[in-house]
Amino acid sequence: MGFPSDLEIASAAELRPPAEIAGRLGIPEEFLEPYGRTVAKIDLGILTAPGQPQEQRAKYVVVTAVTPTPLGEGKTTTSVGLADGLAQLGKRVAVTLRQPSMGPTFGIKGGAAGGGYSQIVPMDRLNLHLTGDFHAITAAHNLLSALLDNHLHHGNELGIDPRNITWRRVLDVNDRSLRNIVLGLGARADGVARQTGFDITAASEVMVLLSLSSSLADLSQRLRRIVVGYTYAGRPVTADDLGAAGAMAVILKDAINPNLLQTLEGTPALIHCGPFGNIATGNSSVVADLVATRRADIVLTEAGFGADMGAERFMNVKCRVSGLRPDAAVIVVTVRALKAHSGRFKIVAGKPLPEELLAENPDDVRAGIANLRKHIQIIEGFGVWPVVAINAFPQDFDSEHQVIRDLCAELGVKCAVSRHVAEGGAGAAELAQALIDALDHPTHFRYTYESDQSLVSKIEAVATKVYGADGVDFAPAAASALAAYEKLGFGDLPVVIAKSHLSISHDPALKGAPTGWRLPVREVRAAAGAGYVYAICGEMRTMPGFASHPNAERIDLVDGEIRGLS
Ligand SMILES: Nc1ncnc2c1ncn2[C@@H]1O[C@H](COP(=O)(O)OP(=O)(O)O)[C@@H](O)[C@H]1O
Ligand SMILES: O=COP(=O)(O)O
Ligand SMILES: [Mg+2]
Repeated sequence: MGFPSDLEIASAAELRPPAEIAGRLGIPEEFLEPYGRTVAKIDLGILTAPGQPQEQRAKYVVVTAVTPTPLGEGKTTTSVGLADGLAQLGKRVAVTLRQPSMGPTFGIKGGAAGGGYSQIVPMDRLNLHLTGDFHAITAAHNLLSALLDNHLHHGNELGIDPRNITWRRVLDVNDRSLRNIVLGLGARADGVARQTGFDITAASEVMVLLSLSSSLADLSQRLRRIVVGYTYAGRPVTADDLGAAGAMAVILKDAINPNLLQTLEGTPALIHCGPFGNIATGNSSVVADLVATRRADIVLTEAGFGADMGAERFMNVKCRVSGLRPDAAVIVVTVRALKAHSGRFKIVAGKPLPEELLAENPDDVRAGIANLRKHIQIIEGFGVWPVVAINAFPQDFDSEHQVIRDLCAELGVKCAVSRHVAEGGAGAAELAQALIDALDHPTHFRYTYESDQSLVSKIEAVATKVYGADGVDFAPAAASALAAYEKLGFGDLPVVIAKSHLSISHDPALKGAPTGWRLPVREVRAAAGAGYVYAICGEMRTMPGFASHPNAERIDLVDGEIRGLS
């Protein structure tokens, strides 16, 4: 009998009651709202209640990775396994992660509960509805969409230019057919006809806004600031102008409370929000980290995709909002990713790995190691200590791991092989100790740019200092939009660069550590509610599509039991 499936391992797990898990972080039961027998929400009142800790006490660690293959290199699994490894060393640990989108769950990549003996449980609830937060975000987002079109239908008093509406609709599914739609067809009573479309819920500004909100009051203020489009005179139209923000806040009132789950070994896991890491910030919520860092010794939080993506947003956007400062960054690397960065192999999700990639070949690892070196530089650029985690796969060879260890030794960076998927927390013992050692070092955290810099200079700073680009080429429409945003008072906002996550550059074909290139910005948009301006580079999908045979075809309910969920 082979290695059990993730679902088999998760289904066999004995889960502990939420009150026991909360107790491991000193969270009183009075702040828990049970959602079933194994999940609870943590009441946000805990952040301000008398007698509850108000300051960061934990060492704060972001888990990032090298530039991934389409399969993902193991940040979620490593976050979970490392948390369990630290707990086994006697540390009071919490791991904070995003809630998975049902898009990838029914798509190709599958769920995001981790894998093997490093999983968040209950994994089925995690990968499906959890406590309904995604549904609430979808409802709030689409209420605003409906109120916007209702305003147009009833005479458009605000003078909204129907050709300059930036707000779309969302749904938590991969449905390419919804990318471009025409609504308002039919009779006069059926609304005003115009073209728009759907994004996936993980790409909703409401998702990011919720993840960056630090209180209900902050949430309400951010909702009011959402810009849905512009008038014929070019003035931004907000959710407040449409009177939508209050009702949206009511829909989201419970969703702002973080969800308490657990790892297979009973380590507390705060799961909250789920913005994608390419077109959005790719990090879990600020409030979950505020709760966790006031109670744990060490908090691990995952940032999506590679360090140029989720970790950059974590440092420059999320930390700027939370006021928390990271002490270390775990950079997850795999042999398969570095071999892919040699440029010799193409890895396709849903297809078997190329046979030659599975053969022992340290030279192929060496040929792609520049990508790891660059990600170490990216993390050091924030004044944060890197720790390299070699996420060991069954097909790896020691000689290939040695190539990675040699680079880390050359750079004076701590490195450990971790076998947490196969062995759970015990498999992460070497990595846990390496992180504990790294946390003894003082850090000198710094942003890539300051808030008072211009939007252009912020984008140029990320492109050149983080990505290593020679410069940025702004399309005329992007340049004029940035000038307009400065005039509209958005100039002090941080920036997010929406680009391919499959390369440090914007071009997914450029592997390793690309040099001699410039970042082309074709469009910019203002997420004024969430509080950032984003630059779109290259083709960005905000509504993914299914592959020809997605996971959904292999997921079933047999005698009341779920099958095929991974
Ligand atoms: N060491 C490993 N051995 C086997 N499968 C792994 C290992 N690490 C990760 N995986 C699998 O690879 C996929 C991506 O892992 P995940 O942790 O979600 O990556 P990321 O968070 O970086 O996208 C998941 O299906 C996971 O179960
Ligand atoms: O947003 C992306 O997250 P992962 O890197 O965990 O897939
Ligand atoms: Mg992940």
